Amino acid sequence: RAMAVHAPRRCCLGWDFSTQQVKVVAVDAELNVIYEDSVHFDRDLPEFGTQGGVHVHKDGVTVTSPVLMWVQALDILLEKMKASGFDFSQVLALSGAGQQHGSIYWKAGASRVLTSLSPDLPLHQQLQACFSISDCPVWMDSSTTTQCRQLEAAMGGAQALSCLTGSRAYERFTGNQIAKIYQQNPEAYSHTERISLVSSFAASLFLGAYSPIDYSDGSGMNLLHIQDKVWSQACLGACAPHLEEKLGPPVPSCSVVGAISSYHVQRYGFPPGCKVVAFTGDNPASLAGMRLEEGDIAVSLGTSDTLFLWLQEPTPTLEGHIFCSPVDTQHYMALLCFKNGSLMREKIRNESASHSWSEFSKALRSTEMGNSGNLGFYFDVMEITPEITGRYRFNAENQKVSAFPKDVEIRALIEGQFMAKRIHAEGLGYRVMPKTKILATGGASHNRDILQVLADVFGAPVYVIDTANSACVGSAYRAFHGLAGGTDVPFSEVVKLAPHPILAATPSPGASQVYETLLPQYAKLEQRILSQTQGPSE
Ligand SMILES: O=C(CO)[C@@H](O)[C@H](O)CF
Repeated sequence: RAMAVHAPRRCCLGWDFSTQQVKVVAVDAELNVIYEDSVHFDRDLPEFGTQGGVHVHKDGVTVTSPVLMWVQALDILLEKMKASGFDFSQVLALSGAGQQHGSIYWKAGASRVLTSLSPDLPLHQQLQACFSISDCPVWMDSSTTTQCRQLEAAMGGAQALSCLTGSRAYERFTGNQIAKIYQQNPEAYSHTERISLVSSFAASLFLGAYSPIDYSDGSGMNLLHIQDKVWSQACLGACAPHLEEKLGPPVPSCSVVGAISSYHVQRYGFPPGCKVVAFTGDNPASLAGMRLEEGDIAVSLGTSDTLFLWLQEPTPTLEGHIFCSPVDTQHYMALLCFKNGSLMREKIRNESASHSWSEFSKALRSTEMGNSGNLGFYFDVMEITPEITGRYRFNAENQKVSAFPKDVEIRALIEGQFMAKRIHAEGLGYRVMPKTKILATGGASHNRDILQVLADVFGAPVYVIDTANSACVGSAYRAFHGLAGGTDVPFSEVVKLAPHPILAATPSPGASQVYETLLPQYAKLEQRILSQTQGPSE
């Protein structure tokens, strides 16, 4: 048969400007991925000398990425798509994601260049002189502790700042980064006409104008009042002068921010009517890609474990981060990070299951739910949630013991890790609902016995999903959402055709009774350890 020629297919593009690469997927109207490609900073742009896409400075705490590397990576990726014969004329809309918290500083006059790009030249050649800061701070930076303390002091303390902006002050959060640049490089700050996040910067490259910051990624700055969805004047003033005019007004994440620039129409053949939907942070975009719904939780079981929560009524605390939802302007999402994730599971596997996952699984299958009341806390590195380090074991009488039998130790680790997740999620206002689904991803999500414990502790079914492209795919879904009318159309409606996650485990009979008793005991012991170890001051 003659080679089947792919009939042109209407699609949306989803971009991800992440720490290590720029990635793109094309998704058709049936929500199938029909194209994907990427450019890796270290491999494809070695002249910038990054490692993992960043430069870690000699002080060990300052971490930046060269903005022109991001621009040039987009040039290369668009050229790769063109060379592969990708039909840009079929693109109805595009959206995207960026690593959260990073900031880009556009120099006075840059907007004139952005709006009059010549289609005969690549972007990076034309934007060479458009940035007042060439090495942009990114989320791995932790050089702004002073600015964090100043902001919390100005706002009445960490808890007050968390209630207003969804997080206490964190070094990587953009307001503190802007404050540092204003304090240490006032010249560059005064020559800055616009400050973008990585997400809104990337959108600007497609728009051919400054794209606004969306509510969801804007929630990662310690500057946005997350209930009212406006910049907090007090936070702005505490960070740097004339900041509001450099940020511009924030917009709902599903907003159509404009049509693609004529630069892309003429150079690549995008249709003039191709819509640009506001870009957002990589984690909010992943939540959209996982199609998290009210009451659901996504658990990413990686080096550190990350929890994605859907919250209707958030109760901001001193741990975790609450962001405006990227798919529902009335609701919120939260991130909770547990540093002792797979590295801790591998250590206990090596010590108590002779380096074997099948031994590890056998131990889980040969011990009962609730582990006969034995509880364990395993934090070989300083834990983030909560701030504890060390290992602590307690028997059914709440007495401290120095060791457990091997299979008890294994169940104590896994039950403890998942009980901690449920307790701290509920601390942020999360509640398990009858329709709750748990979406599991990451390495440990391939171990069915570990997922069984997850289902038992939460009393909810566990599904496994592949999230390799979740930020890109979520961005393409959000492009369809913006195209369909955004806030007036439920996101779940727009994405109902997408492939469904696979059911991996359902709660064992009697599970909720067991953990109803054990969860408060675990919480009490955690508080007891915290009070005894006096974690680093707040
Ligand atoms: O800092 C983070 C979230 O708060 C990271 O997950 C970055 O978004 C990674 F790019």
